[in-house]
This record gives sequence, structure tokens and C-alpha cells, in this order.
Amino acid sequence: MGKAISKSGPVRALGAMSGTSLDGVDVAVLETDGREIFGFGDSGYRPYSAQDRATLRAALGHWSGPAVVAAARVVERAHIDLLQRYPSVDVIGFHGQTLAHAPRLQGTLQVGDGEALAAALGRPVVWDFRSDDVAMGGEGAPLAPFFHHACARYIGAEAPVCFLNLGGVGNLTYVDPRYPRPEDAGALLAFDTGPANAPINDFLMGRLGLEMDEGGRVARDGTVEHGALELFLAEPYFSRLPPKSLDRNDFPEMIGLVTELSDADATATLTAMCAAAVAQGMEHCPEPPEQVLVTGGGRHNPVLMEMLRVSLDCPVEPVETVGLDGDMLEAQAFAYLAVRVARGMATSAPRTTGVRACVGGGIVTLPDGWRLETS
Ligand SMILES: Nc1ncnc2c1ncn2[C@@H]1O[C@H](COP(=O)(O)OP(=O)(O)OP(=O)(O)O)[C@@H](O)[C@H]1O
Ligand SMILES: CC(=O)N[C@H]1[C@@H]2OC[C@@H](O2)[C@@H](O)[C@@H]1O[C@H](C)C(=O)O
Repeated sequence: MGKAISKSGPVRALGAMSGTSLDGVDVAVLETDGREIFGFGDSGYRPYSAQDRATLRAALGHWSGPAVVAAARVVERAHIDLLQRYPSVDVIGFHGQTLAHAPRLQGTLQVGDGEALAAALGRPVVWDFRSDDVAMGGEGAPLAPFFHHACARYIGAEAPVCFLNLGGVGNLTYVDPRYPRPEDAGALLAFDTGPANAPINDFLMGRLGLEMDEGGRVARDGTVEHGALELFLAEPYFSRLPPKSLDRNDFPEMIGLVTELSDADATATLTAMCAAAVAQGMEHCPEPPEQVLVTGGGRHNPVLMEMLRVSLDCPVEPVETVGLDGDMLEAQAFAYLAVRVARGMATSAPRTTGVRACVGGGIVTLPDGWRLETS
């Protein structure tokens, strides 16, 4: 008979995410039946070495070739190293590293081979979460919204709330928890807001050799250059109706808008661009949310948080205020989605990715001796 992924009841899932900031791999355990969250477990982080980051960076925007193969090996090695420290989970949700994302043109590419992980770890691995959605006319992103719906219900929200992820790219999920299922029309609206931390990091690396604007220390002494901000907001992306998604480097001219400015003014202006893109995106919400719950590394930047508070008409708080872990929400999302895929449930909907109908995307790879329970 061998071992099986059970078809019902809560299981222990381990999610793994390597985000657009290229800093490292986050993993987190979640107990779920694919609908409800029953509990949160251990989490962990493994940074990429400087050499690994350079390998990943060299492959960004490529769809194939030696740079992509090298990046895939880096991603697999880092994940196996970290995931093997969690031997007793029922299923692993492996996002991989996005190298390129152009859903209406070439598609979407997340590297790291789930089969290699399943073989090395001896656990079922769910992976390639985005391709089916793209094949069905969707953006393939964002995918966290179904999990955000479960989070809203877990925290007992009774009125609409927004989850705002500020990673390399920003994404927003409007959740109406009065709809009991994420598939319900009206339960969700989601989209990428715009570039978030990636341009700040890239600018500061080029100018000052810094990985990030830690604590907003550079931006806080700067003045926002409103001309540059307005030019940025004139990008057609911001007036497009959602759902919509972005690749990490979709606004290559953005840094060019601030290169004439001082370090502080340029960083303040890039930070304001992130906040203004969010404010513009919020206009698409069907109702004003009760609050915006911020997750991802950007919530650690007080200058960015203050700009959001000034420009949005509702409370803006880190997700920690409702008892969630903003460093781990994406890893937990892929744990949640893995269970849904393994159980044949949808992971995206027309209002989260623009897909034609609800779809459950992902490949399930079972190691030798494992099977999917069928009844
Ligand atoms: N203390 C801090 N002060 C300022 N910025 C910070 C701080 N901590 C993290 N950040 C920013 O957050 C980024 C990391 O965010 P996060 O880990 O959410 O990104 P990611 O998951 O890789 O991206 P994505 O969600 O787009 O896939 C860092 O690169 C940095 O720009
Ligand atoms: C193609 C891709 O990897 N997109 C990421 C990226 O990082 C943030 C934003 O852009 C979001 O759309 C998505 O990640 C999150 C986890 C998501 O799918 O919900």
C-alpha cells in the first residue's frame, strides 16, 4: 500500500518560497485541510550566498539556457538543504524561484525541479503552481489570495480587509470574509500593485553598495521629487483594471527617473513610488476595507509605512497586529496551496488572476512508495 497523502482532514504541510528579492528561502509549516487554517508550525530561513545571488540575478529575464540551468541548481540545493530539517511533514509546497514572468507572451518560469526535491527528501512535492493558470488565460499571479481568504477567516474578520505584500514586487488582496469560500465571486480581488522593494534595493546597491534601505534610514532624510513620481504614475499599468501581474524588472526606466537626485531624495522618491502605486491600486477595491494588513519585508520600513498611512483612508498595520507572521505568510501560502492541489481544489479564480474559471494549478510528484488517497 505504501504511504499516502490523505484526502480529508488536516495535514501538516511545509511551504517554501524564494521571492523576487533574491535574498533566500523561507519555509513554514501549516496545519490545514485546504480550507481552514488549524495552526501554524515551525518556520525557517536560509539566505543565498553572495555567489548564489549573483547566479540567480544573472538568470533573471531568461527563459532557457545555461544561466537558467545554473539558477535551478542553486534553488534546488538551497531548498533541499533547508527542507530536510523538516522530515515529518505530509506534503511540501515548493514555489521555486521566478526568473521570468510574461503571462500573455512566453508564460511564467519558476525554476527548481520538484521531482529532484521529492527524490532527495522522500516527501510528496507540489510545484509548478502557476503554469495551469496561465494556460487557462490567467496571469499566473498573485496566488496567495486564496490563503489570504483563509487568514481573514482565521483572524475572525467580519468585514472586508486587504492584505498587502511588500516584497520585491507589491501585491494586494481584497478579501470579503462574508463569502465563505475563496471561489465565491465577490470573495476576493487581487493584483500586483507595482514595484515595491526591488527598485529601492537595486538603486542602493548601485549607488551605495547597500542591500536595502534598512529601517528607511536613507529615505527618511530625503524629499520626494514629485515630477518623477508623476511620470512614474503615468505608466499605463496603473490605470489598467485588475487582475494584473508584474515581473520583477517590468519598469526598467524607473531608476532612470531618479538618477539625477541625491541618494536620500532618490530613495525617498522610489519609496513614494511604491506607496503611490498601492494607493492607486486601492481605488479598485469594491468597498473601503476595514484595514490594510501589511506583510513582506516592506513592513519593516517605517518611511514606507508612514507614506502608506498618509495616502490610504484606512488603518495600515503589519499583519503581526492580528497575530500573523509577516515574514512567513508567503511560505505558509504555498503550504496551503499544496494541500489544495493535492486534494483537487482550486487555487485561483477569475478575480485573483483573471483566469477563465477557477483552476487548481500544480504538479504533484510522489516519491517511490507514496500514493494519493483516492477515496
Ligand atoms: N528592516 C528593513 N528595513 C527596510 N526594508 C526592509 C527591511 N527588511 C526587509 N526589507 C525589504 O524587504 C525586502 C524583502 O522582502 P520579502 O522577503 O518580503 O521579499 P520577497 O518575498 O523576496 O519578494 P516577493 O514577495 O516579491 O516575492 C528586502 O529586500 C528589503 O528591501
Ligand atoms: C510571478 C511571480 O512569482 N510573482 C510573485 C511576485 O512577488 C510578489 C508578486 O510578484 C506576486 O504576484 C507573486 O508572488 C506571490 C507569492 C503570489 O503569487 O501571491
